[in-house]
Formats: sequence, C-alpha cells, structure tokens
Amino acid sequence: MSRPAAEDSAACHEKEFDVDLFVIGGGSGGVRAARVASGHGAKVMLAEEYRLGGTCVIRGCVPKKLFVYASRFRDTFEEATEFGWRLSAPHFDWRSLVAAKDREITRLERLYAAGQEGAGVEVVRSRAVLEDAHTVRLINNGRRVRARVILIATGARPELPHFDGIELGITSDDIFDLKTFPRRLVIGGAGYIAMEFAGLFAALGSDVTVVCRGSNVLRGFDEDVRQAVAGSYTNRGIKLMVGDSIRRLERRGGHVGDGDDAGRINVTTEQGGRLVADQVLLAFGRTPNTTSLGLERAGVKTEADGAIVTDANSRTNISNIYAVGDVSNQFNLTPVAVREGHAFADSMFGKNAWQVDYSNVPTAVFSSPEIGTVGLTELAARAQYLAVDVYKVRFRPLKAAVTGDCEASLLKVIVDCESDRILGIHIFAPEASEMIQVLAIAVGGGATMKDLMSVMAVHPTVGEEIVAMRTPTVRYDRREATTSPLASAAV
Ligand SMILES: Cc1cc2nc3c(=O)[nH]c(=O)nc-3n(C[C@H](O)[C@H](O)[C@H](O)COP(=O)(O)OP(=O)(O)OC[C@H]3O[C@@H](n4cnc5c(N)ncnc54)[C@H](O)[C@@H]3O)c2cc1C
Ligand SMILES: NC(=O)c1ccc[n+]([C@@H]2O[C@H](COP(=O)([O-])OP(=O)(O)OC[C@H]3O[C@@H](n4cnc5c(N)ncnc54)[C@H](O)[C@@H]3O)[C@@H](O)[C@H]2O)c1
Repeated sequence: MSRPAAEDSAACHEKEFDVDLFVIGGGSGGVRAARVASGHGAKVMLAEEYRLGGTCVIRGCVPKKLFVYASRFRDTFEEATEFGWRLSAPHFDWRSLVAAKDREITRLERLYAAGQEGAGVEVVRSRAVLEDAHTVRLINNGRRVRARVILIATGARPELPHFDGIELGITSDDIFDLKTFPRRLVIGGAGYIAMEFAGLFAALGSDVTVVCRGSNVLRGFDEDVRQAVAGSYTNRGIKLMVGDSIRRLERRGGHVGDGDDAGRINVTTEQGGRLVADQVLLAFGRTPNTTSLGLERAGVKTEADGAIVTDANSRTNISNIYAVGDVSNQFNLTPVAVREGHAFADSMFGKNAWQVDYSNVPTAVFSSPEIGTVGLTELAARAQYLAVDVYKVRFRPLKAAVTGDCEASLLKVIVDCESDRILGIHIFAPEASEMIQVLAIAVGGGATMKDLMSVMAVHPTVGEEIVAMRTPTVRYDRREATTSPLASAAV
C-alpha cells in the first residue's frame, strides 16, 4: 500500500508536522496502532530501539511458550510408556532449544517488519525521546520529527528491588539466552513469571526453589487455584519458601565472562535460609519504561511508579499524546496492549471511535497444568455481591487413570445468586488457557449458570466437567448472614 505523501495526508496539510502519528515503541501495542493508523490514511513513523515485536515476541510470551512446550515433553515421555511406547532414554539439549527459539522469533520479527512496511509505516531503528509535546528526537542521528499526534508504547522492564549482590541475578530478559542450562535455579518472586519459569525449568531438569515473600504464590488469583498450584509444584519437587525473600547474593567461584554463565551463587534469605544456585531469576514485577523519555519536557503526567496516566481513550493529560500497553501499567498483557493500540488508531484516524472494555479480561498462567481465569475470584465476588454460589469440582482427567497421575484438576465457577449470572471461572487443569479463552465469551456475554448447565457436554474431555456441574458447593448469603455447604461434591 502506498503511503500518502505528507502534503496529501489529513493532518500533514498543516505543514508544521512531518507525520500525523509518531509511535515510540515497536511492541504489541505500538505496531498494531501504527499499522491501523496507516491503514486509515495517516502518515506514520515508528521508532524501535531494540527489536520489532517487543517484549511479547522477543523476550516474553512467544519464547516463553516455546520453552513451556519443550518442558512438557518430560511428562509426555513418562506417560507414553504407560500407553505402550518403549522409548530409549530421552536427552534434553538446551542449546538446541535456544536455537529453535531464536529461529522462530527472528521469523516473527521479520513478519512484523514486513507488516509495518506493507502498511506504509516508516520504521526507524532508534531510541526516540520527546523534546516537547509535538517533537520527537531520534537518538541515533539526532533528527527531530514533528508529529501531530504521539503514541507512547514503550512497554515495561523488570523491576529490581535493592539488595546486596542483585547484579548477580538475571531477569526474564536474560533467561532465554543463557549459554548453559542452570541445574540449580533460585527464583525470587511468585507471580506469573516466577511460576511459569519455575514449572518449565523444573520439567527441563533444573532443581528449582521459589522464594515467595507472601504466604502463598500468585497473589490476586483465586485462593483454591493458588493452593492447587502450590501443592502441585511441591509434588513435582519444586521447593517453595513462602514468607521469605532474598536478602543477599554472593558469587562462589567461576567468573562471569569465562564462557560459562553459570557462576554458582550463594543466596541468603531474610529468614536465614542459605541456597546455592547456578542462576537466580529475579521476577519481582515490571516497571513502566518512562525513564529519560522526555515526558517532563512534554508535560506528560506519570504515577509514582512511572506509569503514564491515561483516560479511557488512552489519552494522557496532554491532548495530542497517547499511551498504550504496559507503559500505563494497568493490565500488562499482550492482547490488552494490542486492543488499546487498535482502539486508539481507529478512534484517532478512522471513522469509528471505540473504547477498550476491560471487564472480564481472561488470563492464563502457563504452568503445567495451566491456570485459566476470567472474572472475579471467590473473595472478590463475596465482597461485591450479597449472595454468591460457588461451584467447585476436583477431578482426575481420563488420561491420568492410565498414567497413574494423582494430581487433581480444579474447576470453579462463581455465580451471583440473585441474577444467576456467572461472575468468574477459575481452572487449574491441562489446557486451561484454551478453555478459558472460550469460556470468556460466555462470561463476557453475561451467561448464567443455567446457560452453562444447558450446554451439551463433549465427551470425553476435561472441559465437560464445567457443563456437568449441577449443585453449588457452598453459598455465601449476606442477605441471611449464612454460609451453607450445599453439596458434598468431592472437593
Ligand atoms: C517473560 C514474559 C512473559 C510474558 N508472557 C505473556 C503471556 O503469555 N501472555 C500475555 O498476554 N502477556 C505476557 N507477557 C506480557 C506482555 O509481553 C506485555 O504485556 C506486552 O508485550 C506489552 O506490550 P507493549 O506494546 O505495551 O510493550 P512491549 O511489547 O514491551 O514493547 C515496547 C517496545 O518499546 C521499545 N522501546 C522502549 N523505549 C523506547 C524508546 N524510547 N524508543 C524506541 N523504542 C523504545 C522496546 O524496545 C519494546 O520493543 C509476558 C511478559 C514477560 C516479560
Ligand atoms: N501468562 C501471562 O499472561 C504472563 C506471563 C508473564 C508475565 N506476564 C505479565 O508480566 C507481568 C510481570 O510479571 P512478574 O511475574 O514479574 O510480576 P507479578 O506482578 O506477576 O509478580 C511479582 C512477584 O514479585 C513479588 N515481589 C515484588 N517485589 C518484591 C520484593 N521486593 N521482594 C520479594 N518479592 C517481591 C510479588 O509479591 C509477586 O509475587 C505480570 O504481572 C503480567 O502482567 C503475563
């Protein structure tokens, strides 16, 4: 598609601007916004300082999921023998996995570049910073670009607290490219990244310890799911040190840069625990990329944590500057960044203005088994609604009957008693991410428990359990101040 010349495009009629839209950051939110805006006829320039595709493609969702796939072969090999297969001892080669991952993200990066080019977006490989509310400076060559509208889509980076020796740790940015497989991995934090990498590295053969500051992992998730995943990880040999955090890291020998990036690290925890690790993964959350971006020169307001303050249209306090994705630190998920970028571009440059609906954003943790969740947790529902029914079932998938796996899957549905509407669904089971994607359609559409029960099952599947629920396990009723166990289901 040919790009409209500056003089032809709507805003660049005003000759004071070089482009209609300047996008800072070529990650999930930025590339979507740039492509869609260009499709609406805007003259668009996008600056990316590292690699096109951003966190998700280069060092987030995609490489992580590839590693998760790799890790699941361990169970598959073991289970296969129960189903009659005879295999010679499988051997895992870390470097081959890293190389396969590199091939795929390079392919995706090229696709992203082609997508931008095909849409007529001018991509510049440079860090970009704001000079004022309409001027962006490219650090590579000092060029100044005047833009009618600026979109900040710079994402986030790993948050690092302060403790001695923290520089010996690595973050999720580094873990995908380690030269040597870490036989002993200590992980600080117990959120998404900690739990996903704990699970996958344990399955690949690492001895994993998670140091969790809180009383349980995955704060904010449904309590039953938190307990289920903690129990499952413990059964799989992952050590969970709850109520503790890392105090100090010290090198024990070996040198960084000697070709072996596993240097053996002594880890001391606040509770006096001592551990030895080849690598220490720091997974303490992420902080918005707003440092040295020139926001103060443009007058853009941020929160104390650096997040850009935006309204429901992703607009900042400066009327021509917008921000989407992790840089506004709300739902730090790829599909949210993408949708924010799309809504911004349609609303600003197309004929259809719309806003992102943040209710019922589904999410998954790619542990094994997975967690899938949408809507309110049981505790949140009980706080917000007068009467809540909780349907809960624990079961063993059919495959487990043959493999002898004793791990129970969990399905949980939270329902508003007054309207019968489903408020939340929480799953800890194989393929929970796939199930929750589809169930989110029902929850977002206002489905009731009666609707769910009326659906015919697909048999034999894991998902059929969710349409087979008939009686609530427990009812919390503040109208009558009662809590009644309603079913003796095996929970
Ligand atoms: C390990 C990990 C796993 C994850 N897994 C999932 C998952 O399974 N599912 C999910 O939904 N989400 C996942 N996420 C979150 C997801 O990656 C982010 O929410 C998403 O990438 C945010 O998109 P974004 O466009 O806001 O920012 P990003 O994708 O981070 O893009 C920002 C881009 O801006 C560039 N940049 C920054 N500053 C400048 C500047 N001044 N000039 C030029 N360029 C700049 C950066 O280099 C980067 O490419 C994961 C994150 C991590 C870290
Ligand atoms: N599957 C997915 O969708 C997926 C996967 C990975 C990451 N992400 C996104 O990336 C974000 C970042 O992931 P994350 O796991 O780093 O963050 P997180 O917010 O999920 O978890 C951070 C963890 O660090 C702990 N923590 C924070 N500060 C600490 C300190 N000083 N000492 C000890 N513990 C501390 C918290 O208690 C928590 O357990 C996620 O919130 C999510 O939005 C999503």
